[in-house]
Amino acid sequence: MQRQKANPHMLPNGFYYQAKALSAQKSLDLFYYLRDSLTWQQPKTTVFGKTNPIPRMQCFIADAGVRYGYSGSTLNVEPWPDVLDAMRLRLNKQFDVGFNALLVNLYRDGNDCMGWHADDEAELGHEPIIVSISLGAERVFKIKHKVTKEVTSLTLHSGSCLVMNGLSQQQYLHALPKQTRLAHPRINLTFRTIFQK
Ligand SMILES: O=C(O)CCC(=O)C(=O)O
Ligand SMILES: [Fe+2]
Repeated sequence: MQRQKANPHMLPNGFYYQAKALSAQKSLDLFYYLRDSLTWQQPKTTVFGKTNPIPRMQCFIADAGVRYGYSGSTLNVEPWPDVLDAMRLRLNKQFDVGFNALLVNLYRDGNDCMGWHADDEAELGHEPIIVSISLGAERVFKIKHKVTKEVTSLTLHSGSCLVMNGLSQQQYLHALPKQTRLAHPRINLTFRTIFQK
């Protein structure tokens, strides 16, 4: 498998990275506020017949009436806290979209992770735009081409914004691997538009 260290300005098709979307102080303040005020859950998933809690905590925030297959029946839908609603409205203007949902992940330390996947559920539409904001510990984010298997690594900094749009979900998988020596926590916000069936 080929490996490549990414230039954040030259990412695979449909991935765009901005290191300093939020100031360091704002990112840290928001990290602690969300860590302490959101209702965190740890849903279980079944893979190859084995049921285990996912290796991270989650909170799913959405407009009234929005349902998301990904979260199944295991994740409650929480209302928007003011600070995240304000951020969503700013992003809606900036990207000319209508985000109606936000999946928040809390990685308590480097043992928490997310495996290879694409956010390609039917409810997200054909070429979804997902805006991903990182707060707290730096983590490595990996992008793998589905056909060539080429892997690109990118460090996601606190206060950064990663945009995934276009063919990013059709052509690539992405993951947040374990970094077992890392003791610090990270929160990731992924703003999404969910189309109801
Ligand atoms: O934590 C991250 O940066 C990745 C999150 C992600 O891929 C997702 O929520 O679908
Ligand atoms: Fe994802």
